[in-house]
Amino acid sequence: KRVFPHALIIGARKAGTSALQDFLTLHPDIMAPSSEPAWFFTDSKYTRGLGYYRTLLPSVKDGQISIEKSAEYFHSPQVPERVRSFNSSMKLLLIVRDPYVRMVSDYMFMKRYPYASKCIEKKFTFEEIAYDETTGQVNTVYGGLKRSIYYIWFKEWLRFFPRKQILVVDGDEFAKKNPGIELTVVEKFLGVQPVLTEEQFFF
Ligand SMILES: Nc1ncnc2c1ncn2[C@@H]1O[C@H](COP(=O)(O)OS(=O)(=O)O)[C@@H](OP(=O)(O)O)[C@H]1O
Repeated sequence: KRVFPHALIIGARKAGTSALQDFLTLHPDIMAPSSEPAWFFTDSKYTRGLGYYRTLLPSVKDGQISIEKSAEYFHSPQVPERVRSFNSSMKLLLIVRDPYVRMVSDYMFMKRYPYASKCIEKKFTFEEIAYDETTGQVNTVYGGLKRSIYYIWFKEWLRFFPRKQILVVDGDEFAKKNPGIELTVVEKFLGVQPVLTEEQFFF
């Protein structure tokens, strides 16, 4: 049967959300949508209702939970309140990464993204967008940079969820070390059996 998610990977975009989901779905009790992220709580799909949301989610067997990853959720101001009104007990996973490295990844993604032909990244180099050459300061209105200022978005989530309901994963450590170290913490947070332990990975 299709069930609503027990937890959401809310972002941050380009911080390793896909890797986190891919590793978590190695767990026999964790299911996630197999293709594109559902993105349900953003504006484009929200008005289609919960019945539609359910169709985006995977089928689970007894004892399994489902998770959903939409890396845009973290940076979308309308999403925290929507998630809380849907399920105030929702567990939230946030992976973050060195903000500068994340921003470069975000820039490169947009530069190559075929469906945003008019985006600023297509026209300008990273340096031209990221720095204001008259002042020599960083360009804080650039969306790619704002998405790396994690506290802007995190404080919005904290208006709607207690801190203990949000697990923050250090994406740099996650990429550098045996993934089992962080995954064991995530399993505990999700309340599933410890399966993805350090011994399960060749590292
Ligand atoms: N552990 C691990 N394994 C694999 N990849 C990792 C990992 N940690 C971070 N990354 C880097 O994360 C970048 C993609 O992030 P996301 O999956 O969040 O992207 S997306 O927002 O869903 O499009 C992408 O970054 P760039 O290669 O710099 O673009 C991945 O390389």
